[in-house]
Amino acid sequence: MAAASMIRAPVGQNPRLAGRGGGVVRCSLQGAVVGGRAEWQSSCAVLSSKVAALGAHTVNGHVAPAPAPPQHGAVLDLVPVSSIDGGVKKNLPQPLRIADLSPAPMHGSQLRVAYQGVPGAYSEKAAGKAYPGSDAIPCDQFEVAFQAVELWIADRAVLPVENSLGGSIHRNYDLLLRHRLHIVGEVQLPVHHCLLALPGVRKECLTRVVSHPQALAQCEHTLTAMGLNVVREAFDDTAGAAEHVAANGLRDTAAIASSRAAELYGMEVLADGIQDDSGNVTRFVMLAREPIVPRTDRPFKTSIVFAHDKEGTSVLFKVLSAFAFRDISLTKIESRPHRHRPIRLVDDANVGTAKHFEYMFYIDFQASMAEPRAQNALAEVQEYTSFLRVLGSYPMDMTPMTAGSSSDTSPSS
Ligand SMILES: O=C(O)C(=O)C[C@]1(C(=O)O)C=C[C@@H](O)C=C1
Repeated sequence: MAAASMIRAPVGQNPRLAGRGGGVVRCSLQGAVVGGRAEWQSSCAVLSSKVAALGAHTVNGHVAPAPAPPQHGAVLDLVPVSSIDGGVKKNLPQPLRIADLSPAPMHGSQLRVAYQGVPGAYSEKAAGKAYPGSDAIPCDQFEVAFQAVELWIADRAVLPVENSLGGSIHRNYDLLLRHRLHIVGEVQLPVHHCLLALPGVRKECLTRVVSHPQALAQCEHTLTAMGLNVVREAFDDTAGAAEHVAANGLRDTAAIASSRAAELYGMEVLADGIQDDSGNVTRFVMLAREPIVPRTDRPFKTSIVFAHDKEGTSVLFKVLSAFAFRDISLTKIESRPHRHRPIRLVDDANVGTAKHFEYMFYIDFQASMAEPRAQNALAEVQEYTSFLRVLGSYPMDMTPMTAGSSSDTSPSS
């Protein structure tokens, strides 16, 4: 991130606590789902008997107890943003920082949904689509949004995982593994970018464009085609970039953000719809402390992550065939470096030592864990892998993909 990045969270405090049902659970897959909710939670939490080394949520070698909803504690201080000259709306809630993550008091019945960014960010809109009528809680980092849910400050988090142009948001894949939250739903949001500048600024005056790296990537060709010979600079979120331009009165800088950000921060729209593809869509996942009970009465998706330590035995092929033989479609496969063992050294007497990279594999497949074919596929996958965790089994977002359909409601969990 550039120096102008909005991250303000002090590093160090990391009150990791395992969510209820998020501990290390030894269980067999077969038949695990047909029982009650408690059984499902156990089977969904962690499936591998070899996972302990990967779990960050341990205290003295034991799984940390599930945090109870706090009764007392510091009130979450949603301080209004200090007033900014130049037409910026006042009293916007400030992003949550790590320092704010002390236990929250019990709150009313309104669902509180954490997202990364400031008001006007696409993630805020996704939170509203996932949970209409909820309170959106801005957080300054993805990590903070995870912790806000773990510490009962928020009830859910809505975080981006992939974009149709920019690809995967790797940070959130890594965080899904490090934390014990469950995926309980997904929302797909059409992302319609605007080029924003201070009132009166013309395109010819611009020397810099600031935005979230994904947004910059999604508009790369259009910016060039517009003849904008400008430096690109990364910010933590699109709306934060717009707020920065407005707050500092930068007349040589534009931001790529939503039209709502223009409205909130008193900016003008210089160009509308500057994403390289009109069908630009970001997929967000909804996270909760508890998994939902999988069903079969509507299309479900299941997300898993696994690793293997077997050498040269086509493990990935075998895993994929466990789904193919059962006619289960995969919708996504992603690999990330294995955090605890990124490299495997293989001695070779003739040519020295070979270094193999080790990966964690993330797969989304189109079936519910309530279906025997999904249970059987995972039982087979477990045989080939050294670590397997179900991140969640949840309803697919089936809302029609038309631009502007982002305010459609989807069933929330
Ligand atoms: O910066 C924002 O507004 C965000 O919500 C983040 C984010 C992302 O992480 O991909 C979300 C949707 C768009 O793809 C661009 C940025």
